[in-house]
Amino acid sequence: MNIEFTKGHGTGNDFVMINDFDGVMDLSEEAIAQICDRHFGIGADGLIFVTRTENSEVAHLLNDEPAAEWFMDYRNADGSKAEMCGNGIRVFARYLITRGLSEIVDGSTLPIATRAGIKDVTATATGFAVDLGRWKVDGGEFLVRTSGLSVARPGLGLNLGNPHVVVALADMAELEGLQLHLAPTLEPAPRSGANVEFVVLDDPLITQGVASISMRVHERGVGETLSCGTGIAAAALAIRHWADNGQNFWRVKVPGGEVGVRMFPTQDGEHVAISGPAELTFTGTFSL
Ligand SMILES: N[C@@H](CCC[C@H](N)C(=O)O)C(=O)O
Repeated sequence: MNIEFTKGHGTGNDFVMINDFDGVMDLSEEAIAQICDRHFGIGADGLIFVTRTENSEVAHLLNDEPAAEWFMDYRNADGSKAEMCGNGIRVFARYLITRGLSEIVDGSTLPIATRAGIKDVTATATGFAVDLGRWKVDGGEFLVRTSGLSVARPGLGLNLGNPHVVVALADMAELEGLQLHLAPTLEPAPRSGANVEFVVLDDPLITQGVASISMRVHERGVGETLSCGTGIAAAALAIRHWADNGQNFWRVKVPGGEVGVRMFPTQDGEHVAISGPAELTFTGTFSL
């Protein structure tokens, strides 16, 4: 069977996208892992099936938002399912619009269904902004050990639809010295695993009202990636939590670029949004 795909990325976090409008494509975890393998496959941090929400496991979300026509069926590079992907959803929006499957007219919002609920995407001058919705501290504090750090460090658990643990480091030398191809270990071990972000405050921390931090990440089901959108939001939220400084505008520098973070009040509690680029790079065909 020949399968067409499109490759895209958001700040270097890259994805293979495959049309599965009817939700019938039944690729095993092994097949997905092979497609995402950078030596034996196409190579990507994740695979996204483009599926009509009505034909998906989250069809019930249409009761709340009938306009959420498309479901981002996100899989990590090891084939496991994930609830949400902050970079992936911007690339997904770019794909839908480029292919004429959807549109964002004059500042309107494009609702996209995910396993973490409906997420609203808007167009910006340089890409897309995504309202990740409500967030929460999740699991409290963890002890984090990772190659390149001699002693365990405390990490804060946060849920952005998917699980994260954020660790603050002293300086860039510590951040650059991490060997994140090896998975950090967490104590206690979260039941469903977690993405682990390591962050350093930039100097000066705040310029023109925007606070700046640098981050590297080890993603659950993937390994080190050049960027993680939900992790970027988690990083800014964790630093604000520790600093207790009410800072609501952030710029997060990752190896693949920069992503903005904004926290804002809504009727159903505080939301967090990210904004950044999303690009399609090439298309092709493969057979399994
Ligand atoms: N890269 C993503 C997160 C993808 C899912 C993650 N690895 C998980 O298992 O939760 C992002 O940009 O948010």
